[in-house]
Amino acid sequence: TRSTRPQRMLKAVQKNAIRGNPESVISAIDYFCKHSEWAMNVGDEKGCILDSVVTEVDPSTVLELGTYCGYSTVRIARLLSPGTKFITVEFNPASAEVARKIIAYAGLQDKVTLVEGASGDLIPQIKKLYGITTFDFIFLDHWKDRYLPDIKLFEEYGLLRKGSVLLADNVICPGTPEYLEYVRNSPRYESRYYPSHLEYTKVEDGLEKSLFLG
Ligand SMILES: O=C(NCCO)c1cc(-c2ccc(F)cc2)cc(O)c1O
Ligand SMILES: [Mg+2]
Repeated sequence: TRSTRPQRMLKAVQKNAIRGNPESVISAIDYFCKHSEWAMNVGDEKGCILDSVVTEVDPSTVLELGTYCGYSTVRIARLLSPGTKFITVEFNPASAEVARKIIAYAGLQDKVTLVEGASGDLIPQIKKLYGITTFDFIFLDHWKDRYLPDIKLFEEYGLLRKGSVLLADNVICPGTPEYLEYVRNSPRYESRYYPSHLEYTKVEDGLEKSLFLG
């Protein structure tokens, strides 16, 4: 049967990247998406902004919602200090399977815990299952209509601390209007918009960084 786009992306990584070299995995995926098939990775332009925020925060605990094929997982994991706890959540089992292989190809499998399931089901259990009290850095890149309900779950289950940083992808395209309205108007967050473009295109998009004030 016909392969899927994530499977074809994995093949491109195995063919063009160097095992154990995260930079080459990132480059191979970006090349595949620019020259073969567009895919919804955060991409190189927004990826550089993601890199700078992760480096600035230097988190000890990280949560990513929306692993997809593991591109941003590799971008984040390659920058983390040893001993950092990094959980990434993916709803789609086929994507999760490809992500595990791409993360492993980059040699970062020991730095990441990939959890298959719905973010809304998992968030209430994170403390119990993973012994994490609060997250220093959260990357939201999953279903756009889940950003708002999930940030409310973070608050409800005490997963944020004064200084926690949330970075949200796609706040313009496809768009997350209710989430943006919430973080920009809530007195509990200090938000800033980083203008960019939809991955591998000239379409306007950007990242919203929100600092939890406690
Ligand atoms: O749905 C998304 N992510 C959750 C599932 O993994 C997603 C979609 C798009 C996108 C798609 C179709 C289009 F026409 C424009 C944008 C882009 C992204 O960066 C995304 O993260
Ligand atoms: Mg995205």
